[in-house]
Amino acid sequence: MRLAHVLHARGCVSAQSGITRIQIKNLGRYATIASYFSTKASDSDVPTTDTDEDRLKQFQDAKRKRRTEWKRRQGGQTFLDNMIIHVRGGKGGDGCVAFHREKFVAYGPPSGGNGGRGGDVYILPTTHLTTLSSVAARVRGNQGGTGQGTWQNGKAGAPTVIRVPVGTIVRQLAPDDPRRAQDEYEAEEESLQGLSIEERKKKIRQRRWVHYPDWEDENMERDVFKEAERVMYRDERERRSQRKQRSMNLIQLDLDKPMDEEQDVNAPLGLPRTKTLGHLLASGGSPGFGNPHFHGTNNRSPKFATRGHEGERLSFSLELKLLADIGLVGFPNAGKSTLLRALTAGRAKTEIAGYAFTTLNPVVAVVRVSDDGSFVGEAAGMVHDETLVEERREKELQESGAFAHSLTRNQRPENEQLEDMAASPGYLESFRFSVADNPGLIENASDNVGLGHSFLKSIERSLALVYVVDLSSPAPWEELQVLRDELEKYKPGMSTNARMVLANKADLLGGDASEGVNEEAIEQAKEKLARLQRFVKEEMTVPGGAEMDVVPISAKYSMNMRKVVGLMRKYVEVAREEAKAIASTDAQTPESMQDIPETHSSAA
Ligand SMILES: Nc1nc2c(ncn2[C@@H]2O[C@H](COP(=O)(O)OP(=O)(O)OP(=O)(O)O)[C@@H](O)[C@H]2O)c(=O)[nH]1
Ligand SMILES: [Mg+2]
Repeated sequence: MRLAHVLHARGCVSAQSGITRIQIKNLGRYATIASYFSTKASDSDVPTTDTDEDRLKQFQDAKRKRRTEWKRRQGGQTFLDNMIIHVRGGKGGDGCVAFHREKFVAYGPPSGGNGGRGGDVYILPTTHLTTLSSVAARVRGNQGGTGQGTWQNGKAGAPTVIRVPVGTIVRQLAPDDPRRAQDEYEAEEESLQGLSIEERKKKIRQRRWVHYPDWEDENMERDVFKEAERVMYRDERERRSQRKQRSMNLIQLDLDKPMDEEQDVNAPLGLPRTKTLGHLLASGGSPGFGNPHFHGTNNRSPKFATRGHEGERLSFSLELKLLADIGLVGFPNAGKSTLLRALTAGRAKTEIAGYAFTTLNPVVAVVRVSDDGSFVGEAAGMVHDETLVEERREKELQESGAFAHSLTRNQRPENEQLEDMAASPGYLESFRFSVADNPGLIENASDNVGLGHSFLKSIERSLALVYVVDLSSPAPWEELQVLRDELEKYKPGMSTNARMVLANKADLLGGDASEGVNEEAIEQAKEKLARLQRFVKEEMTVPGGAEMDVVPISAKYSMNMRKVVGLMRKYVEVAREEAKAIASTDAQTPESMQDIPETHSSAA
């Protein structure tokens, strides 16, 4: 209402013949919001039957669709799981040339402050991120502040923290790697190319020294300056050789645990400071000296100071290992996300909705299985509905006070608690594996149609793949063929990893249960499933691949899930054994014969 009033007041919205018209230029992304509120504004003019809830749903749906559209426009660019970043430490602040001024003191002492240190750059693994898409390709530390008169030193540059998802592997690029950017010395050398020796000297001096106004030429002539320059030059050489030593030990980090990012309780008011900055990647440059640094018995009034030094410049490759034992592959809307929630008692944080490309990024969740084949979330009658519907249902329950007097697990009588524990698979858990829910894959995804197929990289290393098709669609077998071809286009041989076909939404077949048993519909459903099985047997068996199981399921109503979990467990166990066997034969092979695995794969 309020937004609509504002729009009215600005002449943006005008009610004409009961229809609210929006006349805002460049409305862009706010169009949906405006139209949502403008509908509200027209409530008094046009009686509608829509409830607030419905309108909210429409609004949220529109918001999601916009997000999908954005992702689609990126052409798969935002599923980054490996990238190169160039990092620079901040430049040190310059020193200052100043002299103290005071009443009745004719010649005050030198009083220029030193510069501030350049800011360091750190890398911090955090659980808040799941892709590398928010990591900038070039990161530059903050520059240190310049020194000021009356001995005021410059402020140190604040540290810069690069946040990456947990599971990122960081490797510094070796000096001979062509993907590496120039370091600070190479960059300087390049800028001096083609100059005569005199010009080079002049340029280097300009870069290293600050002079008192109009004193540059005079300084050059003085012995004290020449001596100071010699000392500085020696220091610089020392620093360079130390840098070279350091570049022999390349930085390698496996960030597989999140680091605490607690707030420092003693941080000054309004200044949130984190205790952990992470791992140091590039240190900032050292600061320049103010003119008091050069004060001595033979130089009572130094009229020069030094500039701050460049920070370290290093390049790193970042690789995100999103390892899942099982990867789900299917068309949009096949029910992959619903299946993942059904397998994990709704713990997997993945969205479900009845339109294509609801899932935008791969989501990994863990399935916990007990010895008798039961798993977390197996409770009979569990329904996994669309996210919005579930949210609404929960809200209604909350508002009705259904949870108001319910006891917590610890408040319940002891015998009930025991039952609870027995029912909870954590108690009997004997095996666990991870499953990745992926965005929908469609025909020509390799040409960046839909969300592209670059997200497949994250499950490239998964032990087994499982196709999910919609059995209620007219020809689920055609979907299968497309899926297999797309996998092959992405990486030849990848489809041999597929182990099973899940024919989802089986509940939609066999006729309406409320109208009694419909023999004909049941026969049709059986025939459809048999045809799918025949197709898989005849067409989908690929050389080198195992024969695939076909299992009819209903993810929404958690039907036939135990069989699915049992089969998945079998695939994972076999694949883990194979991986172990390969690892042990590798260990026995002489080192020189070993094929060193290429961990960095270039972007598809
Ligand atoms: N009747 C029925 N509907 C289902 C079943 N599984 C999923 N659905 C519905 O199918 C729609 C799509 O489900 P999702 O789980 O979002 O499908 P998805 O494969 O993850 O889709 P994308 O994320 O777009 O690739 C939703 O409306 C679900 O409620 C099922 O077993 N039976
Ligand atoms: Mg999904």
